[in-house]
Amino acid sequence: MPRSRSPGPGREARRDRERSRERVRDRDRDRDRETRKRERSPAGRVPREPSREAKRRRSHSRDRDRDAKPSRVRSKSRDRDSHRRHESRDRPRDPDRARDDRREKERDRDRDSNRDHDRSRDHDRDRERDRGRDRDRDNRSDRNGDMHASERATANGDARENGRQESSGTAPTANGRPDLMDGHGAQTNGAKKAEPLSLEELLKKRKAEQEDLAKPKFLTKKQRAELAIKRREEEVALQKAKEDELRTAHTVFQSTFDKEKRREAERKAEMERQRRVEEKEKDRTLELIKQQYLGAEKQKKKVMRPTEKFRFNFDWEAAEDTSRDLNPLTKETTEAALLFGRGMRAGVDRREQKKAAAMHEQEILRKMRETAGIVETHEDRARDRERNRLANDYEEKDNRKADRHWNEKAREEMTERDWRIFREDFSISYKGNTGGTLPLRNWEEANFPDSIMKAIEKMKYLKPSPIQMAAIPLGLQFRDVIGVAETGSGKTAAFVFPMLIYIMSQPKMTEEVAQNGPYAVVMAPTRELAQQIEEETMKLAQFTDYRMVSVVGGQNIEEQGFKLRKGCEIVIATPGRLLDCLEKAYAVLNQCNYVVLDEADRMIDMGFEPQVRGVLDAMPSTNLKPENEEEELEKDMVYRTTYMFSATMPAAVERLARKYMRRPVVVNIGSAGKATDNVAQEVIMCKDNDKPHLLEEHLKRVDEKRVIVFVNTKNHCDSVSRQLEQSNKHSCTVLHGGKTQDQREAGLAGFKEGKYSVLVATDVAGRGIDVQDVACVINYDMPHSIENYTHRIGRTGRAGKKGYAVTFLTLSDTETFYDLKKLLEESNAQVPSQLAHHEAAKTKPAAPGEQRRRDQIVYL
Ligand SMILES: Nc1ncnc2c1ncn2[C@@H]1O[C@H](COP(=O)(O)OP(=O)(O)OP(=O)(O)O)[C@@H](O)[C@H]1O
Repeated sequence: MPRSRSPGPGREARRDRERSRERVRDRDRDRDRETRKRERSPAGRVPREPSREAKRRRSHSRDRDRDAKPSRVRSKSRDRDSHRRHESRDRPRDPDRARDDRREKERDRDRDSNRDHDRSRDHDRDRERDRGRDRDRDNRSDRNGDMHASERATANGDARENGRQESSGTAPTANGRPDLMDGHGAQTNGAKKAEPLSLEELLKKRKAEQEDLAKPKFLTKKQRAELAIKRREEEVALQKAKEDELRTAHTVFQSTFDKEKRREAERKAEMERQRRVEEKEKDRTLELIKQQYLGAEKQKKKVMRPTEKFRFNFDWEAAEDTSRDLNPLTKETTEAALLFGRGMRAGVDRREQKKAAAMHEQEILRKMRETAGIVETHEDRARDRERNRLANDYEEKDNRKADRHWNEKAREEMTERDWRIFREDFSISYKGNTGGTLPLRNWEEANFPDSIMKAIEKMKYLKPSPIQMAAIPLGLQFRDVIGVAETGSGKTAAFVFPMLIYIMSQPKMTEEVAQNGPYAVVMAPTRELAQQIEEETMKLAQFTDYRMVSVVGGQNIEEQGFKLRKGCEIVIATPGRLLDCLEKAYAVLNQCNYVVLDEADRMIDMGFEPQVRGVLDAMPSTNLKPENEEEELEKDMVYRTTYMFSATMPAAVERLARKYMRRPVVVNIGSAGKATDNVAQEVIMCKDNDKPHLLEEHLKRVDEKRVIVFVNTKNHCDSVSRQLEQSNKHSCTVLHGGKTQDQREAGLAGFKEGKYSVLVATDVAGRGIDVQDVACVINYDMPHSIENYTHRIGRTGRAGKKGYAVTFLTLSDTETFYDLKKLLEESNAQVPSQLAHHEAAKTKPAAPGEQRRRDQIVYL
């Protein structure tokens, strides 16, 4: 919008404006004076709205008064007033006093009016000075041309504009709009309206403001210090916030980095392990192929020379030397002469010997002194006496120690020699680093909690069996153990007790915890054995509230799944059915850190290796202990403990052990694969058609006692049982894989309860089945492997009792002749001459590959 310019910007017009401004000021001043007079005269005081100018001036003077120091005169008069007010309030009114007061007031008023005069004179002087300054400015602007006069007026702001309007005779109308009274005014109302600032003016205004801001501002020292402190505080806060942010970012980064690093290390270790296993497998396969095509390398027979054969072998250890050669007194013992044969130990009077030795020693000492010219003093004699006393004490103590059996010693007193004798007494041997773990000598040394001790008492287990003595302490240390012990030696309890202790260290199995599955899994090759382990575990854990579920084939899988979902601490299963449950998501093993493979070799024999591997692979692999033996185990981490137990450990087990076990300790009781000494063995060479008659004869011999008759096939099993039933002399039941699960369970239960005296079974009942007081085992058919023979005859002579086993051997069983002959010889049993001299019994049948490996008894 184009700006209207003021018309005729001449000097005349400015002077007029100046004059009218002057007039307004004079008028205001008169009005003020009038007002003040009226305020001073009490009668004529009328409350009046002060004019705008007056208000402005008053507020100005008030500000000045506040800023400036209050004048001494004004403050004095104020003090006087307040003093007077107080006095008048406090005192009664007295006429003289009132007169004095009046006079005093008049004097004050005169003083105030003088002061006002002075002030108005000051104002006039100021005004005169302003006017002179305006005039100079006008002259300057005249010289520069009057073109920008109106612009300047607008730039100076609206307030100034208003003032000018007033001074140029423009009075506000009722509607608030100014009326034009200017003589020069050819303008309309609209032209005189306050117009918005132009862009240039705005820019100018902003520039002026910026310049104002840019001008240095004076600050006091205190303000500067405060500002500096404030600025510093802000800087510090900012710095701290930045540092915090950095630290948080770093922590987050570090933890992610650490996690990644750990995962990477685990992955690498796993890959390395896989690679090594694969490499070894490859080497082994290659070796086998070589053997198959090039023939196995024959082991050279070591020929022992007669000198070597009869040379006395001093394979003692220094600690085993029980003589006291280091004792100088016994070193120089004098010969037994006097009083020989007085009924002392070995005909030697030890006291006489000692006396003679002491006298001899004294004599030698005396002679030595004499030759050296030393005179024996009283102190020397006392010293000798003391030395003799100490020597006697030492000897007495030493004798006491050496005389005692390990049985009479406290655990702390047991020496390495005692432990060695102890291990020999129970045929305990270890392979692998036990880490200094010592066996148990009695239940008290196990430090079991009450719940377990009560069960032990109730089961009447007076002392631990050798496998329990050796394996339980290792289990309590959560070491991986391969336990090989004869049949019926209590292997079940050897793995159940440490398992219960492990479960006790875990959180209670709530519904929420149960979502991650059981804490421990026991796998067994047959349903009957799994159920028997369940029963045994229930008995041993009867004083705890742990739940066990058996997951075996032949039963409703949904029902088993339901029981698993309800939660249990221990699952006892056959590998096939457990894998089924895992695949169908009836079970999970996310927190299973305790695994037992009972009769591990049999599981592999029966072809369950893939299922066993499947189940083991379903457990978290992160809980496996590190392969490297030197690597430290983390304290807070729960590692997987793997137990493998059997009476026999063929080579096939080695593969499984290598993959899933870490630094296992092999505990052997007796020699691996050896039949128990509690069973008297008899082998009868016969023909197939002699067998029924022989069976009848032997059953007659054992009378009504329990007997298990083992045969090799299901059909044969049924025919033998039919034969026995026809004779009507024996109550008989059958157990083989062709029967339904219910029939199997009913048959075995009937045999255990004594309903049947004869159980005719295949190898299904060959392992682990524990029936009290089986008097005899009859091998109607010789099994195909020596391990099965050992396990079969182990159904009798259990838990320290005596048993009897008889085997009907025919000439078609040559595959086992060699092993059987060896086993009979080892057990000091009679070997029939036909077997002893048979060709097949002289050399081990060399079968290549798997068969041969399986037959080997290996020590890991
Ligand atoms: N310390 C003990 N004292 C007395 N009896 C025991 C002891 N430990 C276990 N038994 C009993 O010995 C019997 C055989 O135990 P178990 O079945 O555990 O032997 P095993 O070694 O597993 O036999 P197998 O090799 O045939 O499976 C059981 O009846 C069991 O109750």
